[in-house]
Amino acid sequence: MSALLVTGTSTDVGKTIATAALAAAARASGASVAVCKPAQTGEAPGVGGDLAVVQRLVGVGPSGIAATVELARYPEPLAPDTAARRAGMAELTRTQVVGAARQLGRDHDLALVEGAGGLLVRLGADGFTLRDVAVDLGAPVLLVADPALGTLNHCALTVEALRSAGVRCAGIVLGSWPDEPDLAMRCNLDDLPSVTGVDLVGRIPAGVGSLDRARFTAQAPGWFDRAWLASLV
Ligand SMILES: Nc1ncnc2c1ncn2[C@@H]1O[C@H](COP(=O)(O)OP(=O)(O)OP(=O)(O)O)[C@@H](O)[C@H]1O
Ligand SMILES: C[C@H](N)[C@H](N)CCCCCC(=O)O
Ligand SMILES: [Mg+2]
Repeated sequence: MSALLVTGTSTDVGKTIATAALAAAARASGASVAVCKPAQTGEAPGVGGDLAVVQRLVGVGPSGIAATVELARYPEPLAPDTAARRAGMAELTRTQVVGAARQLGRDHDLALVEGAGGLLVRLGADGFTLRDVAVDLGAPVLLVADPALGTLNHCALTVEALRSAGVRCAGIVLGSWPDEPDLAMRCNLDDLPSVTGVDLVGRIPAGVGSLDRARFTAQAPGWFDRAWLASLV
C-alpha cells in the first residue's frame, strides 16, 4: 500500500522501461501494481505513450498490472506545463496528481508514478514538479540514471534536490546497461553510491525494451537488488 515516484536524470534515460521492469518484478512477488503517468507529452490522443509501453511489456489484468492511469496528454514533446500552455489546454494541478497517486497507493500494494523528464520538470499549474508530489505524499523517489560519463553530477544534483526537500531517494537504477560497459560506466558502479550516498538498486540491460512479454517479465526480477525489491512490497 505505497506509492513510489520514478524520476530520471533527464528525459530518455529509461524511466518507462525501468518502471515496466519494476512493475513486472513486483507482480512476480505477488504484489498488486498500478502505474500512473500524470503527464504524457509528445503523443497524439489515444496513441502510444509510456503506459502503452508498460502495458505491452508487462500486460494488464489478473496476471499483469492492475491499473494504469494517465491524467493529461499534450501534443508537443515538451515539458508538460509548456506543452499545455502552447496547446491552450488545461494544466494539471498538484492536487490532481497527489490525489490520484494517493488513491492508487491505497488500492494497490505498489503504485508507480512516472514523472516527465527529470525531477524538476514542471508538470502543470504553478510550476509544480514530481518533487512537490513526493513531498505531499511523503513518498520516496526512485532515480533512473544514464550509466555513462556525466551521470555522477546529474545524480548528485537530483539527490541533493530531493534531500533539500526532505524526500528520500529510494535508490538509483541504471536505465540501459550495455554488454560492454566503458571505463566510466564501470567506475560509476562504485562511484554513484559513494558520491550520492544512495544505493544502486538495479541495472536494466540494454535492449530489453524489445523483449516479448514472457521474456521481459521472467527476466525483470533479476535486474534489481533482491533485498531492495523485497523491501518494496
Ligand atoms: N534498457 C533499455 N534497453 C534498450 N532501450 C531502452 C532501454 N531503456 C530505454 N530504452 C529506450 O530508450 C528510449 C527512452 O526510454 P524511455 O522511454 O524509458 O525514457 P524515459 O526516461 O521514460 O523518457 P520520458 O522522459 O519521455 O518519459 C526508448 O526508445 C526506449 O525504448
Ligand atoms: C517529450 C519527452 N519525451 C518528455 N515526455 C518530456 C521531457 C521534458 C524535458 C524538459 C527539460 O528538462 O528540458
Ligand atoms: Mg517515460
